Amino acid sequence: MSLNPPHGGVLKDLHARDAPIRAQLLAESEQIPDIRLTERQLCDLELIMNGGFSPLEGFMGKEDYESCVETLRLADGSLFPMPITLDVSQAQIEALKLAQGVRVTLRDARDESPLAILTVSSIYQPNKSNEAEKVFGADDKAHPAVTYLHSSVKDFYVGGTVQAVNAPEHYDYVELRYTPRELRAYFEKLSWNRVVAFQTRNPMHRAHRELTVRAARQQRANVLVHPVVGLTKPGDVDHFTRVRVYEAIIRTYPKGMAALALLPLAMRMGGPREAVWHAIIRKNFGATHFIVGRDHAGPGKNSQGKDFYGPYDAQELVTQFKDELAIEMVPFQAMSYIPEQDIYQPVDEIPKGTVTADISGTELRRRLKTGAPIPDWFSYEQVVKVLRESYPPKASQGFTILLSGYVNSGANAIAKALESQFQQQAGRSTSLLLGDTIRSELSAELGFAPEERHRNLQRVAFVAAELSRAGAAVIATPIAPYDASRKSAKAHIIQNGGAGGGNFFLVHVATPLEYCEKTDRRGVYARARAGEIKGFTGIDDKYEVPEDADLVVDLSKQTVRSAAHMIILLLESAGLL
Ligand SMILES: Nc1ncnc2c1ncn2[C@@H]1O[C@H](COP(=O)(O)OS(=O)(=O)O)[C@@H](OP(=O)(O)O)[C@H]1O
Repeated sequence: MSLNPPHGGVLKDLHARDAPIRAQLLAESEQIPDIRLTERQLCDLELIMNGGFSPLEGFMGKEDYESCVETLRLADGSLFPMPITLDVSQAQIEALKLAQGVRVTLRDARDESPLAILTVSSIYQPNKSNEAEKVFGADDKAHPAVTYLHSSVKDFYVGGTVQAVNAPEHYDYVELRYTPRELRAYFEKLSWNRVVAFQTRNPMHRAHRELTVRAARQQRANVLVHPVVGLTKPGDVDHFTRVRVYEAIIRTYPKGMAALALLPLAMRMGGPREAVWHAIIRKNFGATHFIVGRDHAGPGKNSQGKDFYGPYDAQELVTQFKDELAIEMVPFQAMSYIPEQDIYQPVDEIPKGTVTADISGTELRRRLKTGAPIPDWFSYEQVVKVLRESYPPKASQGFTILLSGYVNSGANAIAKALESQFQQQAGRSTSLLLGDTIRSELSAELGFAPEERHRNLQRVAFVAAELSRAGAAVIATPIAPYDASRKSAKAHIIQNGGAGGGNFFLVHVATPLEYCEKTDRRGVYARARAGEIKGFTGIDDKYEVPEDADLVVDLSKQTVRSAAHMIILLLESAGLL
């Protein structure tokens, strides 16, 4: 028996097909108008060109699109359940003079390199709500692909075949990225003619390893771990971390049983339709079997709080197209651990009343956050090590403390006291972003108009987020007088200041203005009163008292030491110290 033939019988390897005229295509690509691809379009094009989406040879034209949306088939009747479309705006159509027969270069937006030439066959306006209803089951923005459709996809689709010029460049895990042709050759070299493929977008633990080994045993097959490294569900563990996990787990299989290859797919989280699409893709990569588990490619809950798809809808739809798919589905129920026997079993095979153990995704994240142990029955030491490196426990995460208050409020003194205290503890580096340092080193050209103060604080936030993501303790002391500016700085730091969300604390140094002014030995308040400094905070410019401070300190009532200590206690209670 030889490997599974591709969907439609022929592997549409456009690179091989177009190699003889590549030089000519490359020259032409520099002469004609171009479209710079979005991340999703780039993923789609890569798989169109290498044959992962066989029998497609380009982006869907109007007829194929409508047929796919309504019937899960291309216009010629072949099964292909997911619309693969190239969206453009009205402005692009006009600027590029797009029309039937026009040729355009599709470029990689990351490095401008020409990837393909598209010959336009049709330009059409999709009914996005209909596409959402039919393809994803509901026009509901709780579905990530529906949100994407309505907010990122441009208004028109351009269909047409493509000719391959270059494959997109990758600089990460190059050795693990196989095209269908390469993977087929690899299977042939190893004489693997029964291969069960496993799709995943999550880190793998013992249950996944047990499940795939069981599938291999059942089917007398080898295992292809084929994770998605293109676009997955927003909020997923990044693919850099996941691939390190897969590399660790692949070593736990009996030697020669399993292989790892990365798939640059842009997932849609389309449940049942997506499962059929995944099966077609794996068939194109040479697999003979495909595991479909519980809630395959599920997007989670809809806006009514219900699951978009039933847990086994995907298995049912794949079964429905069994004959045409010609890749055998290996259906799987969720696996549970039975402590008494130290084994994993599919839940439907576990007798009622048996004691089982599970660790949910939420519980796993909690344990990573707190550094609580993750038992050996759940995962492997090497896998846990990788996850802990990417999601360090609170005690080794970076954080930012923003001390906001009037000039001469004592924020700088508190910041320096904190710096000394942090430096006593090994492990974290400390960065002090004093208001005047920022002004002289980063914002020398900015004055004190509201917009300039805003920009100054956003620069502080940018630097603080970069530093805290790298694990530093950051203490920043700009006046930061405006609420909206503080809020956007906070949002930026939470979003960018660490893998699981950055740690941010706003401390209001609420030393009263009169006290700040009275103790001002440099005479800045006097100059502001005399009108020598205009728009001075507290004199003739506002200070908006934070309603959302995590802590309030006041140096007219307490010492620097006590204020610093309150901050230390705050950090300690957040698990950071
Ligand atoms: N108009 C006006 N308002 C407030 N402060 C002024 C102003 N003009 C100059 N300064 C001096 O600039 C320092 C405060 O700058 P900040 O960057 O912290 O202010 S802000 O957060 O952008 O509002 C602070 O200096 P230092 O006390 O040396 O840090 C102020 O004295």
